[in-house]
Amino acid sequence: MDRTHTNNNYSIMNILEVNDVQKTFATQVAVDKVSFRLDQGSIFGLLGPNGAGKTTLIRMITGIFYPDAGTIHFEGRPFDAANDILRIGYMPEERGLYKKMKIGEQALYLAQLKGLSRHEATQKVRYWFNKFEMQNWWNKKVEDLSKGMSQKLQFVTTVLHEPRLIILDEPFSGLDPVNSNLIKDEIYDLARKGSSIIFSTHRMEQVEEICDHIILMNKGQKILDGSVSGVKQQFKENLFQVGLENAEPAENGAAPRSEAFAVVGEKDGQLVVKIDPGHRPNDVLSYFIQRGTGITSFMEILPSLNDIFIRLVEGTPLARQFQKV
Ligand SMILES: Nc1ncnc2c1ncn2[C@@H]1O[C@H](COP(=O)(O)OP(=O)(O)OP(=O)(O)O)[C@@H](O)[C@H]1O
Repeated sequence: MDRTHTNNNYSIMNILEVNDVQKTFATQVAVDKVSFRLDQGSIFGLLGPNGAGKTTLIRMITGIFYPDAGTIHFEGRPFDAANDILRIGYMPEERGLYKKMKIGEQALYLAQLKGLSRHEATQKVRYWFNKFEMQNWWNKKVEDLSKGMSQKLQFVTTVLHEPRLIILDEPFSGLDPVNSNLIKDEIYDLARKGSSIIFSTHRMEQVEEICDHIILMNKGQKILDGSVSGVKQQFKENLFQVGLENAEPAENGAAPRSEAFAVVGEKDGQLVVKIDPGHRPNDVLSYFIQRGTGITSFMEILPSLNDIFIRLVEGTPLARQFQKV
């Protein structure tokens, strides 16, 4: 267990440690010896196609299922569902609100289930309803809310007891851009205050923007684990985007030719070049400088998580990757 010494208190850095967990349903291995660690304050992306095993993994972390094998440690101790669940907030994909119950009463009830007194619950619910401009909803029923509104309510009931671990399954589905940003800002804020967040989604661009660390699952197995920037570096393909002063970058109508690089496409009116092994970005710059061509910009193109995902999960041929840059 990693610990750091701050202000005479030990704070646990490694909030969750999952080791070789496994779950099988009949003959279907849903989660196959998956391990990962989650640091305090981290926003962690759990990715994978349909049926990859994400929900099963989350259900083991939240004590809904016992693993068939492997261990889960929460805050440095073996996970104890009965006690630790009060320190976890889980917003599942199938939302679990009572349709006929009034919204204010429901939020109070759920907060008390998470261990808050009636007084604390009232304070927290009022604080969050105020913050999210939901004050007028108090006496409405869930069935009277739009999808986006019930999504906001679900988020509030997941986080208002200030859990140390927050698990959000597709938290932005059904939200308009304004409300998505509202929730996004709260996710950053909760992480800044020390909560750790597991964020499960199929939306790669959201993961790229929000998460600092990801794991990718496929067919029950973990096939990728790392920081977002580290994973992008791992899968980069020596592609660079070159802006040239001359609107017609080709020499005499032909694409530039060099031993150091090949032109593999165009993006935003600029050349996309792939540098050959053994050569450096400087070789590309030298090529154009020697020919008197002004360079207006030079930027490395890193693969998006979506590109990496497709490459790993569906085995898309490399040629198609280049078409997409
Ligand atoms: N209760 C269950 N009984 C039998 N099989 C199950 C059960 N839960 C999950 N599975 C199977 O385990 C595998 C993993 O399912 P899981 O729901 O964990 O995937 P997922 O990554 O969450 O998928 P999705 O993105 O579609 O929600 C699937 O093959 C699924 O059919």
